[in-house]
Parts: sequence; structure tokens; C-alpha cells
Amino acid sequence: MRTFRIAPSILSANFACLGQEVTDVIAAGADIIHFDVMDNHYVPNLTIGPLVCEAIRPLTQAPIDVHLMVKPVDSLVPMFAKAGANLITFHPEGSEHVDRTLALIRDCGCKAGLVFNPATPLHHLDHVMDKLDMILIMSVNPGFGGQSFIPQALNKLREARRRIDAYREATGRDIWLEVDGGVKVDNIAEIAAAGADTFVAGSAIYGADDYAATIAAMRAELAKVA
Ligand SMILES: O=C(CO)[C@@H](O)[C@H](O)COP(=O)(O)O
Repeated sequence: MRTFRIAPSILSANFACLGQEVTDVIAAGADIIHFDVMDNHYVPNLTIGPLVCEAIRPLTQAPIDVHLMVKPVDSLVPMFAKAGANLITFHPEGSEHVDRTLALIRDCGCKAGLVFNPATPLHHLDHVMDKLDMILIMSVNPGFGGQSFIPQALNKLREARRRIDAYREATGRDIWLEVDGGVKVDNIAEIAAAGADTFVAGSAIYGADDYAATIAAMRAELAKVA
């Protein structure tokens, strides 16, 4: 039986009552809070920083998964670690030294992950598997919620799953495989079958009237794959 995790993206939450939105999705059955950081430089949008992470930290025991869509990335890592992030992911294009940034994240006490845009090749994984806790495959171009799932992401998920399984067989250590962008109730099973185990969903959850019903519907779909 595979373990699946659902990570609502607060990018699609109502920011006028963000704290309540965080506690509501966790009460509705979510596993992780996905926290999108955009700098209006690496991506054409501007969102939230460490102060907001610090503000929501006391509201939940659930892991906060900080996705840094920023360039350069290193100076923000200690700030988010101090603000209570559990996982920090970044894009290889956002770092001058990927290996050094991964080590920095772990030295700050967080789990570390690399993010792959639709056009970013997986060869960036080649020499850093030992330093990764998570691989995040973007199934949209980063910057905005509410975009459609790019089907080519399924092949990239299959390839990433193959690499993770081979690595786990060789070392006994697992790496989470997260997917982000256009994840809905009606495609989550196909995405899980391609290898993802952790599902970021923004508009599908925060755009629904009933968060618990939507998360339960996602889990019912995932149960068909497990
Ligand atoms: O990082 C991003 C977008 O850059 C995502 O986390 C989106 O926020 C996902 O939103 P949906 O596609 O699920 O609406």
C-alpha cells in the first residue's frame, strides 16, 4: 500500500483570513501546507515571505512545505528555516551552486528538495540524490494558480519515479515525489499511477465549497491506485 500526501497550496486561499484557511484545510484532512514564494523576478508574480510563514507556524503541527520560486535563493533559506519551514524546495535555475544550496537547507534543519519546471531536464538530479528529500515536478509553468495540467509531466514523473525506486533499492532511503499544478479530483489517480506520492492542489481545494469533501474525493481516487 503506497502512502499518499495531499498538500493544499495556500496561494489559492483567501488571504483576508489566511490563518483560518490553514486550520480549515488541515481539519479537512490535508497532510501538508504548501507555501508558494514568488519574487516577481524568477517568476512573474509576487507573493509571501518568512513573516507569513512565522505567523501560520503556531496554527498547525502539519509540515510547512516552502516552494521558493526565487532567484537567487540562498539568502532566504535561513529566514524560512527560522520561520518554521519543514521542507524547502528550489529550482536549479535559482541557485549558482545547487549542491551548496541543498546542503544549506539541511544545515538549517529542514528537508531539501529540487523543483523541475516543464522544460527543465531531470539530469540536474544526477549527482545530488543523496542530498534530496523531495523531488517536485511542476505540471504547469510556475507563477500562478489555476492553470491546466501539462500532460507531458506524466512522463517526467515516470522517469523521476524510476530514479527514486532505483536509489531506494541501492540505499534503503526514500525520496518523496511531489507534483504541482492543475491537480484535480479527476486526474489525481492518473498522476499517482505515473509515480507521484505528494500532491499539491490549490484551486481544486481552495476553490471548492467543501474542503473535506474534495480531499476525501481525492483520497478515494488515490485508493484505486494504491
Ligand atoms: O506553484 C504553483 C504555481 O506556480 C502552484 O502551487 C499553484 O498554486 C498550484 O495551483 P493549482 O494549479 O492547483 O490551482
